[in-house]
Amino acid sequence: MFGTLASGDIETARLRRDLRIPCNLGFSCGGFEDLGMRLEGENLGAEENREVVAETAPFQVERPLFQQTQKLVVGYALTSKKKKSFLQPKLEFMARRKGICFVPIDLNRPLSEQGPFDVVLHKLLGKEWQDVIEDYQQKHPEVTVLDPPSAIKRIYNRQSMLQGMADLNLSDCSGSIYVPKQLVVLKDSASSADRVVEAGLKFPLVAKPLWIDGTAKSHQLFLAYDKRSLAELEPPLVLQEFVNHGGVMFKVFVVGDIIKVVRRFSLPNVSSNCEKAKANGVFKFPRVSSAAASADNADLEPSVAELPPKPFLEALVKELRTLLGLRLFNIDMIREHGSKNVFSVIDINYFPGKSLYLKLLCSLNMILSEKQTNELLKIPFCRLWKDARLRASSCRFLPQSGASQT
Ligand SMILES: O=P(O)(O)O[C@H]1[C@H](O)[C@@H](OP(=O)(O)O)[C@H](OP(=O)(O)O)[C@@H](OP(=O)(O)O)[C@H]1O
Ligand SMILES: Nc1ncnc2c1ncn2[C@@H]1O[C@H](COP(=O)(O)OP(=O)(O)O)[C@@H](O)[C@H]1O
Repeated sequence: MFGTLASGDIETARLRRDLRIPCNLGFSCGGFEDLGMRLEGENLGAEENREVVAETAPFQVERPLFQQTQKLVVGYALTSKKKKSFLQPKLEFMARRKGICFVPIDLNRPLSEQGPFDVVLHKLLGKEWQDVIEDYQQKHPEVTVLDPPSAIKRIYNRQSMLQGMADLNLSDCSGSIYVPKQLVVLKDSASSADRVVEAGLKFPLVAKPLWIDGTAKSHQLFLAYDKRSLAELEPPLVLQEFVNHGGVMFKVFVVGDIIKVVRRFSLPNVSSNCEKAKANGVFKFPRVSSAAASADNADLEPSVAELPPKPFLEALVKELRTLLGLRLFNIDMIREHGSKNVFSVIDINYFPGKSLYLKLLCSLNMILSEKQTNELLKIPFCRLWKDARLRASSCRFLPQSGASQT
């Protein structure tokens, strides 16, 4: 009996190996856990292309027990902006080659009547969608929803977004993380001046809309230099201490276990802007750190440009994934000017920017692999055994026929 089970285990392990599937197959969180932490630096375009070419290989393996090609069906519900930037023909083509098929979700029909989906990928705004997806997730726990709506909701509010950061376990790491001091103003900005003083916040302050709702207005930020200027701001908002950081910020993209960090230009240290801003009361500033503001190839002072240490980022991301319950996000962080590795997290975004998309495909690839393995593991044991014997006999490991199983 023991011998029989061991043979089955060996066979299963062999199948996994043939399919290039990792052994630790936790299925609960949708397949991101077994990728192994990988961290990548800049020069992303070319690197992404190289990586995707390499990633297509696992789909060309032989599947001796599995004649039918498995597909991963990804239902998507995205804003039109996101759909346009994400579902590029090149990405769809690569996905198809990997056996991943993207299917649009019809928002006018009940979600449970659509599919079946293996994964639901979504970035849509509004309470109505949140209720739909929450209800769907409860009824279909077998579907991987990227990401859970409650987790996304948390980072669409700039107050709850950064809560819990102070408790992250980063004691053994080569860097430290802070959140700039901040205060929430729900109404009456003028009277917030006293609260700012009481809370010990130092000017200048960055004023950010409390809610991030995908609109340009929710990304309209201001610098407020004195108490008087606070009256000009429109609540609800968050007032956050400005941290000098030498004009460079780090965007840390996360897809499951994959980490990618890039440099972007940011606001310069405040001393150089001070007089101009004061003259205007508040200084309304544009989106300074967008994708177009890459600083990856800029000639920068090393103390400013040096990327955060890898072990630090790995530990931070691990902790944040648990804290936030998200798999697709990015962290915006800045290095306190003059410090070695003291960082502030200033923003977290859900399912951001283009540089994540091909990585996401690789992770969907892993979910597909897991799906295949789980299907294989469902195959009755007697069938596995029969197949193992057939192959073993052809390799002369076992007698051709008539041998007992015990
Ligand atoms: O806030 P910052 O740090 O600038 O990050 C932004 C936001 O996450 C945007 O999402 P939203 O506008 O929903 O808040 C996102 O747009 P999409 O997710 O719609 O693409 C941008 O991606 P890119 O547009 O790819 O840069 C990303 O760079
Ligand atoms: N506390 C801060 N100290 C210094 N600069 C900041 C701070 N908060 C934001 N910034 C600057 O403003 C930019 C946008 O801020 P962010 O919080 O990411 O808003 P958004 O989500 O609208 O992009 C950052 O990239 C950075 O340049």
